[in-house]
Amino acid sequence: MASLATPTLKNPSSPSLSSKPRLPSALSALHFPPSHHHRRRFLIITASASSNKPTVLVAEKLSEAGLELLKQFADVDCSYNLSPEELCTKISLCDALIVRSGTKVNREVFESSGGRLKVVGRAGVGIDNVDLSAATEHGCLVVNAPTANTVAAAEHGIALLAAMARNVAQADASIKSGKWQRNKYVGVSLVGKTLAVLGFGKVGSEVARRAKGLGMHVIAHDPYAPADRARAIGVELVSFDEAIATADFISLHMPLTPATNKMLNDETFAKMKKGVRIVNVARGGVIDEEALVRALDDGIVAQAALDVFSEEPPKPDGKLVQHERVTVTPHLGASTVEAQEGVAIEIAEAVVGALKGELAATAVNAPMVPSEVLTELKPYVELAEKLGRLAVQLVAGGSGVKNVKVSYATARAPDDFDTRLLRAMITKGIIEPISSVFVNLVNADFTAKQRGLRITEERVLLDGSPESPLESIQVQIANVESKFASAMSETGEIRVEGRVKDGIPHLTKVGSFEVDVSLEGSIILCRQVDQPGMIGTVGSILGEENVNVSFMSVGRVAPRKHAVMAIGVDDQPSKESLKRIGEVPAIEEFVFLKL
Ligand SMILES: NC(=O)C1=CN([C@@H]2O[C@H](COP(=O)(O)OP(=O)(O)OC[C@H]3O[C@@H](n4cnc5c(N)ncnc54)[C@H](O)[C@@H]3O)[C@@H](O)[C@H]2O)C=CC1
Ligand SMILES: O=C(O)C(=O)COP(=O)(O)O
Repeated sequence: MASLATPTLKNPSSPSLSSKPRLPSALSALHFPPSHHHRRRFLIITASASSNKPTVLVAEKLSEAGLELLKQFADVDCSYNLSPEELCTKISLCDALIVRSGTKVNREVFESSGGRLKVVGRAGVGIDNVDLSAATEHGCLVVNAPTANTVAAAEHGIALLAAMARNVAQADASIKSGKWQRNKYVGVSLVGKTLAVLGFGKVGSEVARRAKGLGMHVIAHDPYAPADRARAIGVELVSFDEAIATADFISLHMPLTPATNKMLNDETFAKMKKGVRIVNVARGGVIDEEALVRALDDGIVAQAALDVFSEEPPKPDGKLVQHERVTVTPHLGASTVEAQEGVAIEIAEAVVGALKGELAATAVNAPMVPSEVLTELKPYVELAEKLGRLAVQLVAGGSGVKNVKVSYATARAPDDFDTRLLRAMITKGIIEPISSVFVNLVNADFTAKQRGLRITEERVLLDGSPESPLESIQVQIANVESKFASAMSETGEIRVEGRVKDGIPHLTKVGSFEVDVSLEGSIILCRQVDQPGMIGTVGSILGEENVNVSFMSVGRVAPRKHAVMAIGVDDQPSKESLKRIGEVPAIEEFVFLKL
């Protein structure tokens, strides 16, 4: 047995929007987002769609094009400038929430939603205003619109760079106050100067490209940026210290994270070239603003141009905003007609997709699974959930489930076999029948951890052609007793095993008994003394009650010894008929399991 390697995803592809794969209705929503490097897909399972239209709360200004898209599918409530209390009150009536940077989607919002909120759409890039941990814990998908405002933000960065260097804002204000100060506003040239781009992602690289066009020497620092991307634009990647020590201009383009918070501070300002000029269109929090005021006053920083602030709006009389050598704009980086239309459409498609269970936009808090992997895994995803559901129903008592072992028999190499989806579905199958928690791909691991449910996985490496991703899945629950003793394996765990046959999940093993029943409808498992007539006896009890038997199979240890009969039924038999089955003399034990 090979141990399970951390799955890696292969061959991300460009999904055609016309062929959006969907999961079976019980599982509902599928989402396949593009990333900025390549399009990938991921899946999230939401509750089955209700007959009513979902409600989408749009809490900040969104372009008409996006609203139109949303209105075709949902009831749209555009309520701008809500107070935090009003947002918390409204959210319990909403299935999705769309925000920009001005709304704090904190834990309280998720808690107030009462489980109804399924998607938060961020109509832009930065998701530092959304509490991702809280979203994940509540099984709420967060999507953003990562590409449509890139150029707008880069153009604003360049606009601020040039405006700062030539004192445009200050000179404008001066003329408007009746002055004509040509000597006061002598600027500095950009050509030949060194620009350090900190954060060489989408916006940073577009800024670098444009700055090179202005004749600047561009260097960049980004611990995660691929060197070939920098090389392709003719930008040298350097260390943080080298970047800040050599730059005449610094432009910030990293996300606000605990690692980038106050990255520019007294210590780092002290390492900069005297007279450096700083542009920030990323997030205010990456600069220690009080330290920046000190650096300006000490002459380390000659000028700064800021579009973003640690607190927005900043205090109007604050030292930084009022500083003569500081140019400010009110978070306008993404505010062009074109970018706003782009993000509105991008986020509307993502949110509608998420609510519908189709291809959607970028997931921020869910693993992404490439489309071809998803399509291939679809029947196994269903199998995984049903095995989890069966296994937990076999536990006497149910809630003491702590240790689950999953074995995947596959001929696929570990890097060609992603189990996150299957694990999430097994978790869903195990947890949902014994609790009121809603489990999906977003919160499966978190929910399992929170409940003390330990799921270990192993891969049983098979010889042969790896054409199908999986031969079988086995789910074992250890350290519990079973209400159906025959479900116990020789080693004392509850054990069920299944495989996919002709695209349909089948139960193929219970304890040490081989069975074969398709996992549709519900199942009755009976252990009996193997003798003729048993199928007929049980079948006629069910028939009398008009319960349709879809499948029957008998797995025995040896002829005329014990056998386990698995009966698939379309409808739930009455208590009376289950009692009659139990009273058939040859039946030693039986259990009814809902799928
Ligand atoms: N002012 C505005 O209206 C707008 C602001 N933004 C902000 O611009 C920033 C960049 O956005 P994108 O380029 O779209 O994101 P991105 O994700 O494409 O790029 C961010 C880059 O920062 C890098 N990075 C992460 N930690 C770093 C660190 N410690 N030091 C240096 N680099 C680091 C990442 O590796 C990545 O390459 C974000 O903060 C975003 O919120 C984006 C659009 C509009
Ligand atoms: O996309 C981003 O990260 C932005 O900062 C844009 O913010 P906005 O949508 O204009 O509030």
